[in-house]
Formats: sequence, C-alpha cells, structure tokens
Amino acid sequence: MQEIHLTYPVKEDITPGQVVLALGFFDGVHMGHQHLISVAKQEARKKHLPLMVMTFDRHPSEVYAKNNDFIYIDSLKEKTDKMAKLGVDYLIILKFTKSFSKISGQDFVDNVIVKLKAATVVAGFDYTYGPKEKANMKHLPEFAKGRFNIIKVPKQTFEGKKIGSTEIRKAITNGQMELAYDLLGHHYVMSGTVGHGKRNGHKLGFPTANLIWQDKKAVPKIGVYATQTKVNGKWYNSMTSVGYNVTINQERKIYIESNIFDFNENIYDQPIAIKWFKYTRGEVKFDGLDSLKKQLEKDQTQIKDYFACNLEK
Ligand SMILES: Cc1cc2nc3c(=O)[nH]c(=O)nc-3n(C[C@H](O)[C@H](O)[C@H](O)COP(=O)(O)O)c2cc1C
Ligand SMILES: Nc1ncnc2c1ncn2[C@@H]1O[C@H](COP(=O)(O)OP(=O)(O)O)[C@@H](O)[C@H]1O
Repeated sequence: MQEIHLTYPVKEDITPGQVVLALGFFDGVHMGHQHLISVAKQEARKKHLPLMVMTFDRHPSEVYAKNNDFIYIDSLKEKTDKMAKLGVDYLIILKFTKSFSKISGQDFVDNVIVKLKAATVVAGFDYTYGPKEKANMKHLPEFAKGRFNIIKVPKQTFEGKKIGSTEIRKAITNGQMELAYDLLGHHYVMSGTVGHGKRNGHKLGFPTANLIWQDKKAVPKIGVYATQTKVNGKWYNSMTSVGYNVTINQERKIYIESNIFDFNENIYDQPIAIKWFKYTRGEVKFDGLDSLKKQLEKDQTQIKDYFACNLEK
C-alpha cells in the first residue's frame, strides 16, 4: 500500500490511471468501515482498478468545533496499518486545514474527487464533504455531473444499533470492552512505551509495566481489566489497572499499568501494546499495601480463569 499525504487543492496525476475511491474518516476501521471497504474492493476488482481510500490527517471536528480534546480510537499509524491489511492500494491522507474546511461541496467534488481520478466513489449513507445540508450523499450526483459512479453504503447495525466511531468511543470510555470488540471486529489496542513508576509493584510482588500512551487515544474507564500485553512481538495474558492508584498516590493523574502473567524481564523504555478484553472491577482505596496485595492475588486468579475459559475472546 502507498501512503500519500496531500494538501488541498489536490494535484492531478497522483496515480497513473483511474481508481475506485472510498471516502470516510474511518476512525477505528470498525465493522461498518470494513464492510464499506470490502464493497469498494469488489468494485475495484470488477473494474480492474486500484482501490484508493481517502481520509484526513485529523478529525474535522478539531477544526470545525475547535475541539482540541478530540478523542481517537486509532492513531494515524494504527489506521494506516489496518488499511494495508484490508488490501487498500493507495491511502490518501488529506490535510484538514481551516481554509479547506470552508470549501463548497462542488469544490470538493471538482478539486478532490475528480483530481484523484475516481471512476467510482464509495461512501457511507451519512458521508458529508462540506456544509451537511447540501454536501451530502443525496446531492453528490448533482455535483458529480456524470463524471463518476456512486455507491452509497447503507447503515450497518449491530443488535439494532448503528455501528459507529462515536458508539465505540463511548463503549471504550464506559469500560464496555466486549461491546467495543463486537463493533470494531477486533479488540481495542493501546500502544506506547514502558515508563518508570515508584517501584511499589515489586514491593507488592506484582511488578507493573507503566504505559506511556498517545494522549489523544480513548482511555477505558477507571478500573481493572483482563488484557493481553505484547512485548517483543509476543502476546502475554495480563491484568491492567487504569487508575489514580488511590491507595498509594495523592496526585490526580491516571496510570495505565499491566502486570504481565508468567513474565519476568526488565522492559523499561521498550514498546508494548495492550489489548483490552474485559472490565473486572472498579478501583478501590485500600487501607494499606497488604490489603491491596490480597486483592491483586484475587484479580490474578479471576483473570487467569477468564482467559482459561475464553481462549479467543
Ligand atoms: C490489576 C491491578 C489492580 C489494581 N487495583 C488497584 C486498586 O484497586 N487500588 C489502588 O489503589 N491501586 C491499584 N492498583 C495499582 C497499584 O497501586 C500499583 O500497581 C502499585 O502502586 C505499583 O505502582 P508503581 O508502578 O508506581 O510501582 C492496581 C494494579 C493492578 C496491576
Ligand atoms: N510480570 C511483569 N509485569 C510487568 N512488568 C514486569 C514484570 N516483570 C518484570 N517487570 C519489569 O518491572 C517493571 C515494573 O516494576 P515496578 O516495581 O512496578 O516498577 P515501576 O514502579 O517502575 O513500574 C516493569 O516496567 C518491567 O520492566
């Protein structure tokens, strides 16, 4: 897959010939996105054309709503990796600037879609490309003026509800990791490196790898989780706490830390990834380290049992 960063207006000749173009922001590359991309892939095969996906370098609401605290399911790197796995040939990452945010629907069609040489555009039923009253899927044929075909992908649902990035962000921040899994079609993952803590973990007999994560990623709600942690390319079962470490700490800072089962290595500053399976309990302020340690022993038994019974999910 070729990853191409562009700014508006798009220059011609990005690709040698025509493409099938899938449009969306695709945060999470969830089940709905995967379906849309498979529809686009089929069309590309049928037409013997490459499959191009276009997304933006940041979520439009960061610019429209001046929302600098926008929370993402995926970093750009995670999205790119998922797109490559889905068999996308070209991933266009268009810079979403203030001036770009003001263009009309017709400009978007003439100076983005047509310049990218789309033979067919594939987008979801609710895709917008400017002011939503006009720049929507209903009006796309008027702007297209017959220059490309349009495939509108209907709403995808799970148990009667829309599969959407907003719903998935909510599931993650509510600790509903199994729902997030059902909507994403894969487990939620957070990556980063291992930072230093206060060395209390070793004192407790439960050393924890403290995750330094990308601050724009969705953080599961405070509590304890059955997780898997990837170290040196290998996934280990683990238990992870998202919390303020209230028994030990005074500060109001969230820590994400994993005690990795059957593992004993120094991994400070190394990359790790955490795959989130299930919320098991909330954070408790214990009266001392002994009570915390007893609870950690119970957590370990409970979470080991969980993995023994749920090998794949
Ligand atoms: C599975 C798990 C559950 C935890 N639960 C709690 C808790 O309920 N209350 C709490 O104050 N700290 C909890 N902790 C955090 C510990 O306080 C923390 O791991 C310990 O202080 C080590 O910190 P350090 O990394 O700074 O050495 C938990 C940690 C883990 C790994
Ligand atoms: N089973 C394990 N799970 C997590 N970290 C481990 C494990 N075994 C050894 N370690 C190492 O120990 C460190 C954590 O020890 P801990 O006493 O909790 O220190 P800190 O307070 O610096 O996090 C980890 O960063 C890692 O390098």
